[in-house]
Amino acid sequence: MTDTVLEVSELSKSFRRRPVVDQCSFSLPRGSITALVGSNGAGKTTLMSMIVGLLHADAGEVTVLGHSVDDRGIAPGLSYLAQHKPLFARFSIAEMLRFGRDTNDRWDDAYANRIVEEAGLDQRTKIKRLSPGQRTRIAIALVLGRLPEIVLLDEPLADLDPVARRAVAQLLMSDAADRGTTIVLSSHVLADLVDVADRLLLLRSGRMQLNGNTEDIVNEHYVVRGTTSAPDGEIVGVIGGTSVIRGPRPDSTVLPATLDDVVLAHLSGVE
Ligand SMILES: Nc1ncnc2c1ncn2[C@@H]1O[C@H](COP(=O)(O)OP(=O)(O)OP(=O)(O)O)[C@@H](O)[C@H]1O
Repeated sequence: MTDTVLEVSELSKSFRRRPVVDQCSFSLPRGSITALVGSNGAGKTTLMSMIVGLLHADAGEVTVLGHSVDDRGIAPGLSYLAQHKPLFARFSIAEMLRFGRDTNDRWDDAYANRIVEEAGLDQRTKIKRLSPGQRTRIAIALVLGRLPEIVLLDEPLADLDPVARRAVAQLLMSDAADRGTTIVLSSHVLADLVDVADRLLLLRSGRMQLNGNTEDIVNEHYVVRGTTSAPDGEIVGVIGGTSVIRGPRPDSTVLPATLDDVVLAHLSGVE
């Protein structure tokens, strides 16, 4: 039986009567890594904020580790890293890690220190002297040092150079594989997450367009040149004169889709 650790049901939120998250539902199994993808303004941060209990939903329900989430703060067992990566600028890295140790009941000092060391950072350096990418590494050390069961990271890889991005991706994948941590990472760029995630949630204008295992999602689509017809399925988007169709691939002469095709098509839609 699948061990579901996060369940989101019909979650909705409007700002000034404009739906920003619209009846979103999904559930995540323990140990999975999910890419939450959507264009700028699609509702990713709003969705995450409701899941972690920092924003009150207009409707719907979130269940984290079997407990219903309300707006009284972050559920035990869940760690959240906001897009602006909150750290104390005047602290040194060592002081920041000590703060993590002193303010969390569950804390693995050796693990947090190892993450910082692997980033090649001197613990005496002040946070304000770090580059955005280096701050990300410290913020991730603080998040994983708490040994959470579920981690939500809002655009964690955006500031990282390719080498650092790979290192952080490896770190997250090891954490999920070794500790069974369930991880959700948001990005507006699929390429950032494609090698890391085994599941995909795609938000478009607040609606959940795709939800599932990446391999299954890819296999549910195929591509054909032109835009005229979709014999077995529905055209979900057209990219550079090629239609991406959701439906069973008619035969082996028809090209399979890539994950890139599928995401781009769903994000651009059919005019
Ligand atoms: N507190 C708020 N009041 C009014 N509108 C808001 C508020 N928070 C978010 N919005 C609007 O809701 C929409 C979704 O914002 P959100 O930050 O969730 O998107 P996002 O997918 O995380 O975008 P990005 O990739 O740019 O971070 C945007 O149009 C934004 O302007």
